[in-house]
Parts: sequence; C-alpha cells; structure tokens
Amino acid sequence: MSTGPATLTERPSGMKQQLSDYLELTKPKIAVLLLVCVAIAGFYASGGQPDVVRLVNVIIGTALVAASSCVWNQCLEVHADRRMNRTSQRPIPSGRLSRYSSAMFGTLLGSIGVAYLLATVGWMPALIGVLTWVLYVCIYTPMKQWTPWNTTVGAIAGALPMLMGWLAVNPTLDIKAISLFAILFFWQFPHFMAIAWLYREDYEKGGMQMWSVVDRSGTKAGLQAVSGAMALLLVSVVPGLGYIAMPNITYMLLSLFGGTVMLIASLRFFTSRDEKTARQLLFASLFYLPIQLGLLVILPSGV
Ligand code: HEM
Ligand SMILES: CC(C)=CCC/C(C)=C/CC/C(C)=C/COP(=O)(O)OP(=O)(O)O
Repeated sequence: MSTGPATLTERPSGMKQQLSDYLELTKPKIAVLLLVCVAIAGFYASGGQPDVVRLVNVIIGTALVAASSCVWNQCLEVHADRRMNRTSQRPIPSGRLSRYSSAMFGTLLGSIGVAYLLATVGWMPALIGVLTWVLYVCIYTPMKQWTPWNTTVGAIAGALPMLMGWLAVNPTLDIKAISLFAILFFWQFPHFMAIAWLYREDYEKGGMQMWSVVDRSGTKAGLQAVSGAMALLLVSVVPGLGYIAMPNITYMLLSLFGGTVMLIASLRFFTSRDEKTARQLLFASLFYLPIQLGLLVILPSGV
C-alpha cells in the first residue's frame, strides 16, 4: 500500500513513461526521415539558396501536422493494433494511454501545426497539410481494413509533404516539384511491400487487407515492389535532365546506380519472397531515400 505521495525518484518514472508514450504516438522514426525529405524539397525548390526561416518553419509545422495524423491513426486503429504482435505494445492498445487523451493530444498537435503553417509559410503548405492529414487518417486508415489498394492512397499521403516543403519557399509547382513527389510516391512501394511480406501473418491477424494477405503467394506484393522500383528508377533522373543549369550527368549516373540497386533488391524479393530478401529490400529502401534526395543538396547544379 502506498505510504504517501510518490517520492521524486518514483514520480519521474511515471511522468517519464507518459512523455515517452506520447512521443511514441507520433511515430518519430518515420517522421524524422519524412522531415529530412521535406527539408531537401525546400532547399531544392529555392535553387540551393532557401529562406532558412521559412524552411525551418515548414519543417516545424509539417512535423506537428504529421505527428497529429500518426496519433489519430493509432486512435482509430487500436482494435487492429491490439491483435498484431508488431503494434500490440503501442501506448493505446497496451492501455498505457487512453484513446481520449491521445485524441486530445493529436487534435492539439494538428491545430497548432496548421495554425503555425498558415502564420509562417502561407495557405498553400497549410492546405496540403490538411489534405494529407485527411487522406492518411480518414481515407487510408479505414481502407486498410477492406482493400489492398490502401497502400496507393497511403503513398500519396506519404509523398504530399514534399510539396509542402516546396511551396513554403517556391509558389510554382513545376516538373521538378512533381518529380520530387513522384520519387517519394514510388519509393513507398518497395519500402512497404517488403514490410507487408515480413508482417503478413500479423496483418492477417489484424484484419488488414495488404497485398501480402490477399495474395498469399506474395506475387502481387512482389510485382508492386518491382513496379514501384522501376518507376522510381525513371523519375529519379528527372531533376537532372537539364532543369538545373545543364544536364547534371553526375546526378543522373548516381541516380541510375541507386535506382538500379533498388530494382535489383525488388527483383530478388519478387523472385525469392523470403525473409532475407524482404529485409534486404527494406534496408535498401531506408538507405536509398536520404542518399538519393541528398544528391540534390550536395551536387551543385550542372556538376
Ligand atoms: C504507404 C506508405 C507507407 C507505409 C504503409 C509504411 C509502413 C511502415 C511500417 C509498417 C513500418 C514498420 C514500423 C514498425 O516496425 O512498427 C515502417 C517503417 C519505416 N518507415 Fe514506412 N511506411 C510508409 C511510408 C513511409 C514514408 C513516407 C516514410 C518517410 C519518408 C517512411 C519511413 C519509415 C522509416 C524510417 C521506418 C523505419 C522505422 C523503424 O525502424 O521502426 N515510411 N513503415
Ligand atoms: C503532413 C502530414 C499529415 C503528413 C503525414 C505523412 C505520413 C505520416 C504519411 C503516412 C505514411 C504511411 C502510410 C505510414 C504507414 O502508416 P501505417 O498506419 O500503415 O503504419 P502502422 O501500421 O505502423 O501503424
């Protein structure tokens, strides 16, 4: 029985755990890579001379709105998350946080984030942020329960933040902006199909309709990964096609190399469809994206 108010040494652990749980709700690992992509989009959109204040502000605002969407996604998916090993220990299904307090937290984050974007970088990034939030939380999340085409919708949500970074510093969406969106859009297919295969039993337990669940052979998941990687290879060279000073041959050769690595990893996954090739594809995807987009920052125009 407690002998009185918790001592200082006990209280922080309770508070510390709660803070850690609220942070976990925001899916920080996905958010960090996403925000790196947003930052590169803004840097590239401004020809390498960004308004640093606007760039920092769009990153902060996007982080808040993205975090809000991840929190609300988990509020809505708690019953499925409770049935999956991968997600059952998350703050809400485990009971460490209530759905109500989490939903309030998510709403607060989203409201502050949209207001911050409106106040600092204008209505266009804010509008795309709201649209992305709605796409991810209100459309993609329910779709996971009834069609494998949910991944295509999720990939649109995952790629739209590139346009938030772009529009924060450049009001004109040109072929370069679309190519950045396309790079992130197509990247998500090899990225996720590897995960969908690795966790296929889990997804089935959660009632999630992924390609790896509706087609147990994995052929459809493999085809999605290969198709995404092929499209990624093609669109990844676009930023170097003479839109920057002159055809950036170095950028294009490195992009073709990186895209070929992703395509080979996807083909190996498609032909073998086993744990090893799936993990290799997942890791390849997590290394490829920051390096590929990083080329737009480190290689000056026309190199
Ligand atoms: C259709 C779109 C996407 C789906 C369905 C998806 C799904 C997932 C899932 C289920 C995981 C495993 C998380 C876990 O281990 O519990 C994961 C990991 C990850 N995703 Fe994605 N993802 C998508 C798009 C993105 C985007 C757009 C980014 C960032 C640009 C991203 C970055 C990451 C990172 C960095 C990890 C590794 C996190 C970790 O190690 O736990 N993903 N993704
Ligand atoms: C500005 C703004 C709103 C940005 C949102 C960007 C964002 C987080 C996109 C989602 C990418 C995605 C589908 C992740 C997987 O979610 P999941 O629910 O399938 O992952 P899980 O199964 O691990 O919960």
